[in-house]
Amino acid sequence: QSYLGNILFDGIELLRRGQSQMDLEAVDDRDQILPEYDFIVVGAGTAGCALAARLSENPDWQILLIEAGGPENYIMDMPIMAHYLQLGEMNWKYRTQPSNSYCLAMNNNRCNWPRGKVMGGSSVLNYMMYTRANRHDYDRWKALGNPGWGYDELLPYFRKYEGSLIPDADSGQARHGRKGPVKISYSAYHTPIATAFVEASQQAGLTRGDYNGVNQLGVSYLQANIGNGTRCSSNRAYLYPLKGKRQNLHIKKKALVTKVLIDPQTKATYGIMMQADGRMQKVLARKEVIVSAGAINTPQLLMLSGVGPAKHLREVGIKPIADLAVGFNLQDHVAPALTFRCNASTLKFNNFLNSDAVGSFLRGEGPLRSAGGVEAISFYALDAAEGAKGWADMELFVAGTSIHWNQALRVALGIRGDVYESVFSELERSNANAFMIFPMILRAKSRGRIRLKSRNPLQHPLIDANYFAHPYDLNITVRGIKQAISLLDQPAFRAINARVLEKQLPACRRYGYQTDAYWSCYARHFTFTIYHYSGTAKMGPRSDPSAVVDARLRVHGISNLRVVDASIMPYLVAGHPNGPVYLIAEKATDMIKEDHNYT
Ligand SMILES: Cc1cc2nc3c(=O)[nH]c(=O)nc-3n(C[C@H](O)[C@H](O)[C@H](O)COP(=O)(O)OP(=O)(O)OC[C@H]3O[C@@H](n4cnc5c(N)ncnc54)[C@H](O)[C@@H]3O)c2cc1C
Repeated sequence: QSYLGNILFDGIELLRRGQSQMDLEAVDDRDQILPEYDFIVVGAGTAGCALAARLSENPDWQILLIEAGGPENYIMDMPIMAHYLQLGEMNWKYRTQPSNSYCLAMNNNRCNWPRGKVMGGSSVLNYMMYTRANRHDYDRWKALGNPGWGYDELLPYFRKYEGSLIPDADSGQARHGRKGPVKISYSAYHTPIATAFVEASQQAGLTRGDYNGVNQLGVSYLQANIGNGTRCSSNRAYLYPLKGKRQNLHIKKKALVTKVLIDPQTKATYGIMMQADGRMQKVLARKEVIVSAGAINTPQLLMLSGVGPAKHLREVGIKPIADLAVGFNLQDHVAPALTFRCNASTLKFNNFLNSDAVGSFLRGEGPLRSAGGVEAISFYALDAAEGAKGWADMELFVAGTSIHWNQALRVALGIRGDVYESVFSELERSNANAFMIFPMILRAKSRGRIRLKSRNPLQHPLIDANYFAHPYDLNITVRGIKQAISLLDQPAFRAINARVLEKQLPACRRYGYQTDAYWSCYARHFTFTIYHYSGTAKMGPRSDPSAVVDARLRVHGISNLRVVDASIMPYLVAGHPNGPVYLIAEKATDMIKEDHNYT
């Protein structure tokens, strides 16, 4: 077959597969929205798709799932596409407020905070890194006065959603679920960097194992939400299989919920307002409204509806119905990525968006199957006391590529032109091989806040990330950076001549290269979010003034209203939260079914 023939063949095959995937996407029930449903779920993200699928298992309940974004497609689900998606309309494109102490290398000292605006929500934009996090994370939630949330009680819910294809997963008490909808597998593609990272970590004393099993500490190739070489989003996992099978589940896309309707006297929730098809529409809820709009939009929507800090609501002209700490307790994970030169070949994004790569993708191979370039991961307890508990406080993960090979990543991160020029341009000019290690703080102590800018639902809320406000956060980040660099002493990294990029950040040069002060300055500049915003509608008992929802995820003081998404986490878990959000949705569904006598 000629080269041209191959291109045509692959192009046709890609279109055919894309079309067959589109056929799985749920239809938009725009013409048959009823005036009233039993449950209205706001937001078809990680949590919302899972909830809608599980609640509609009861054929007697009518469910409406409302999503601000449009359909997911096959190109979005090529694992390598992760950062390109941030440039499109399927991203809400939030930005943090300008700061003098973090995000300093970014345009206007503001970090980009992407969020999925598409069926599947942020599970379509994410890097598919799958972690359960640590048992102590959940035991701590429970100890705060949240019965039912201890790790041992939650294990059945992990197994319920997991469709793990990891061959060497832990088989003991913490074993993976094998039959659930959310696929988990090792990536089918690795660069030599991944192998060097895993080996160097072992040479430095880490054990190789299943970080989603009994022992979180150790190193492993990445477990990713990928099934059959394709991103397994919440939409694909939970809704694709239901297409045409659930008459009681209606889905409304491209519809923005602007308000949850709550009677100010009785404090009972009775419906929502949404902007769709060019007009405002009211839909009523017989039983409950469930807000699953994610940790930025959920607090925004609650506040627009009169649920939030009374003083702040009055400032923007909203009459408070319940005075609750909505928008506080904002948490995230940051990781100031380090760039390393090396002699081994790395992922060159600019080179592989071509027909050869597409062809190998279609055959189940090649770099387009890589989880956005992320390849392997390790967990450390840098504090000895945490080590004794086996509770990680630092994660390193490696991407077998560098920013200079991937202009989309530079744009997605919002790195300033002059900073890029001084640090990365020489790499670009010399076509150098380079990779990145991200030292990710796992249990930050700083807390940010989401506030309304105005009562206009179309205006983005204000995001104060407040990174590094607590000295612990910068301190452990610097220790993580040094931990990553120490791996270079190991034979596996020596063999590929891995070395720290010698170009310094001009603004930090005065601190002396590779001193603690230099790395602190570096972290304040390259403050890369790992996109784990959470905690803004905290779960906790009524006696806790910072709690917004109770342990059954009902909003305090308001009836028929729940929050089910990453917002409810009292403490962000020590890992990547997408899996834990499925867990929250699965547990929430069971509680809702129980509360309405359907078991
Ligand atoms: C770029 C990126 C990379 C990430 N990488 C990873 C990773 O590798 N591993 C990991 O575990 N986690 C990762 N995460 C985090 C993870 O994806 C999120 O924690 C998780 O998806 C949150 O789920 P959620 O249900 O709380 O919110 P979302 O999934 O964000 O869902 C919220 C949904 O609600 C919709 N919505 C919001 N407001 C409204 C409204 N008013 N009306 C109608 N619809 C509305 C949104 O459009 C969206 O679809 C990443 C996130 C991002 C953005």
